[in-house]
Amino acid sequence: MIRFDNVTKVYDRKARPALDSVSLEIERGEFAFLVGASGSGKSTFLRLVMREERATSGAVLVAGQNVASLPSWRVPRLRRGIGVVFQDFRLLPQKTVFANVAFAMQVIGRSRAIIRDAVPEVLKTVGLEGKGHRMPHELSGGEQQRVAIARAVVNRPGILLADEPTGNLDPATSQGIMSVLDRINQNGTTVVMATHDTDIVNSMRKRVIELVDGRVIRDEAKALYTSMIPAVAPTGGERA
Ligand SMILES: Nc1ncnc2c1ncn2[C@@H]1O[C@H](COP(=O)(O)OP(=O)(O)OP(=O)(O)O)[C@@H](O)[C@H]1O
Repeated sequence: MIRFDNVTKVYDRKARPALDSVSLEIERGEFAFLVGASGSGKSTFLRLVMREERATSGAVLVAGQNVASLPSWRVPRLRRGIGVVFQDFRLLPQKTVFANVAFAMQVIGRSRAIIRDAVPEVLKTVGLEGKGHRMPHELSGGEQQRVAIARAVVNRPGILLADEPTGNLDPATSQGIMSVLDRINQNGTTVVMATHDTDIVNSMRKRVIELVDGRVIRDEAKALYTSMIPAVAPTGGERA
């Protein structure tokens, strides 16, 4: 579903690459965490998948297409297959919950009848049944994030990218958001989530891809935030 072949991203030629020779594959239907310190390259990884940035070298394949070489007129079609959720929700403050979610369908030309059916259904999936008439400021942070998730998945994308979706939420609310993401994943959507949240990662036991300075230093199934496998002491070479 998502494949990185030797991907390097350089923003600034004087600095180290934001991503450095990353190769990995995330299968359809998987749930993967991207973990690592601030600046390790997590957001860059997500931005390359949705073609918000282009790789400097290497290939980024999404559903079999190399998105790095996709002409710009094809980017909207790529994005239609990818839902995105951010730490800061990014709702339209003057629109109701219903209208925020409906907007994602209007922009791709869905009919009113389809929108009328799909929005309440997706609000139910994220646990916001009956709250379509509320304004964003009348919701808690956790509820606002649920609206953002509903908006991201209402067009049934194959992939959901989440960049620190629990970063502004308390631990109990964060767990609620994780059950929503888990449910969406169980319905077949591939989920890739960047996070610093140790407790969340430890409670989910999903695949963990760990980045340090733009390099993948660990890629482990059903893993914890911190690896249980003892690190091998460097025996010389570049770190000596
Ligand atoms: N638009 C940009 N221009 C220049 N450098 C950038 C840009 N975006 C990111 N970088 C640099 O690339 C590196 C990786 O950043 P990135 O945002 O991918 O990290 P991150 O792991 O998502 O961090 P955080 O957890 O703080 O969001 C950092 O050194 C950052 O300063």
